[in-house]
Amino acid sequence: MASKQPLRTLVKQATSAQCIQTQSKTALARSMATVVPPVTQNSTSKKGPTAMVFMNMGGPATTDEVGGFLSRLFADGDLIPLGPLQGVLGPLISMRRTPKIQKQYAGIGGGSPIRKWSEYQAAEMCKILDKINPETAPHKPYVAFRYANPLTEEMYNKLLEDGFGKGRGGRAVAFTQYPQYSCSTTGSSLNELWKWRTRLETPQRNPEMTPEEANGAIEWSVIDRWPTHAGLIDAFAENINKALDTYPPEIRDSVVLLYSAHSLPMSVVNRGDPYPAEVAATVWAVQQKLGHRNPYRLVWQSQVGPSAWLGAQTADTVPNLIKKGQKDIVLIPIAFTSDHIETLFEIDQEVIHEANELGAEGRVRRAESLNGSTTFIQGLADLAKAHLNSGEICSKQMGLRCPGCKSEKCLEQKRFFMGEGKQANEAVTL
Ligand SMILES: C=CC1=C(C)c2cc3[nH]c(cc4nc(cc5[nH]c(cc1n2)c(C)c5CCC(=O)O)C(CCC(=O)O)=C4C)c(C)c3C=C
Ligand code: FES
Ligand SMILES: [Fe+2]
Repeated sequence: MASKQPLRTLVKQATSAQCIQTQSKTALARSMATVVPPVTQNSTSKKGPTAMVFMNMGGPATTDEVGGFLSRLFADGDLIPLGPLQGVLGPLISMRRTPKIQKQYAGIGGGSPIRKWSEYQAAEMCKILDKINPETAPHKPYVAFRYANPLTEEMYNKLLEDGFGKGRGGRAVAFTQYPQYSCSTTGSSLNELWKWRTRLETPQRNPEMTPEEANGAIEWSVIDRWPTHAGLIDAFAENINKALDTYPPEIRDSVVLLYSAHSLPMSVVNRGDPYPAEVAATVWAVQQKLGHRNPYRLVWQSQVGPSAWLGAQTADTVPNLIKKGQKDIVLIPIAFTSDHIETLFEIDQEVIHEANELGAEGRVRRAESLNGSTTFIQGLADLAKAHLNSGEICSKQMGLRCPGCKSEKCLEQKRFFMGEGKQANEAVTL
């Protein structure tokens, strides 16, 4: 397990009289694991620099990167558990799947736009944060992908090169770009982050590191979910309204809104994964923002392989509605914050193409992804500001494992991110 020394230092500092004056007492009472300024800077009032690390799955930027992307994806037991045969089956499945998926990426312009959008969103958010939260400025943007470049290891080494950690302390926020938490997505990214933290910053694992360096390790906190954050909901509502405005006013309120999220295998749902409930929370909040003017459903897309997945499937729902006479439909990708293969290929080229062939002739449309939405990026900055000033290391939900979880990795990762707060907080059940 990772060294707890830095977190112990934090708790001591957080409970010192000086700290209590500058931080909310409620936040302290809520969690003893309160984050305070980086070790090297606690004698001044300024708490920056702060690294803002956007975590996501990533996507292949070119068709040549598809093989590597899929091999990492199928090697990830948190996403696709293949048991003791993972090391053999993973490479086999990814090799067999590569040509098909390469064709899909070729069909959307040769690569995934996730990196472009993630880097843009992170940089723009940091510019806003520098203005609205000068106490923790400068905010430095980083991107850490789980299956594509820049990988978590690359990001971590960059952090160290840029002056964080290695005896110098410094604060970093792991900001998941999946608004809704799944152990297969955000959970997997946090497991990876914890792995590299342990390899690069823990003296027991890293013989080159002195105890001083370890004591000045990076202080991490996590924004682990934000399914109903106002900025997210406003941005979705804005893009849905833009799509609805393209329909004639007399039919606008009867257009069906189909919120579409990446599905999960039923084995993950039945383990107690929080994602389906959190996706539904986003949908409900957006519907409320829109005033429930339109009928809607939440449907699920992109299932892979022969096992049972959560439905109804997007690809079945659209033809079924059209056959029932409902041709005016807006599809809304609700669990991802930028375009990717599943919007640009699966929805635009497969689902909408089939709808047109079934006679819907341009009446099935898609709301734009959040991409460069200024409402969304302002929302990210507001959310980050609230987190930076809250003193929280992570949400309360991080302290509760899935009822069916048997993963030691989850346990260790949660212990690390909950830190000392775990012992001070009775609601935590690891
Ligand atoms: C919230 C988003 C996502 C969840 C939840 C999710 C779960 C999940 N995914 C797989 C398997 C695959 N996913 C693949 C691609 C892919 N997945 C997401 C998002 C979520 N996945 C995105 C955005 C992408 C595409 C990235 C891009 O480049 O645009 C793939 C690879 C493509 C393919 O082979 O079809 C697989 C495989 C599982 C098993 C799972 C839940 C356990
Ligand atoms: S699978 Fe959800 S906490 Fe481990
Ligand atoms: Fe996926």
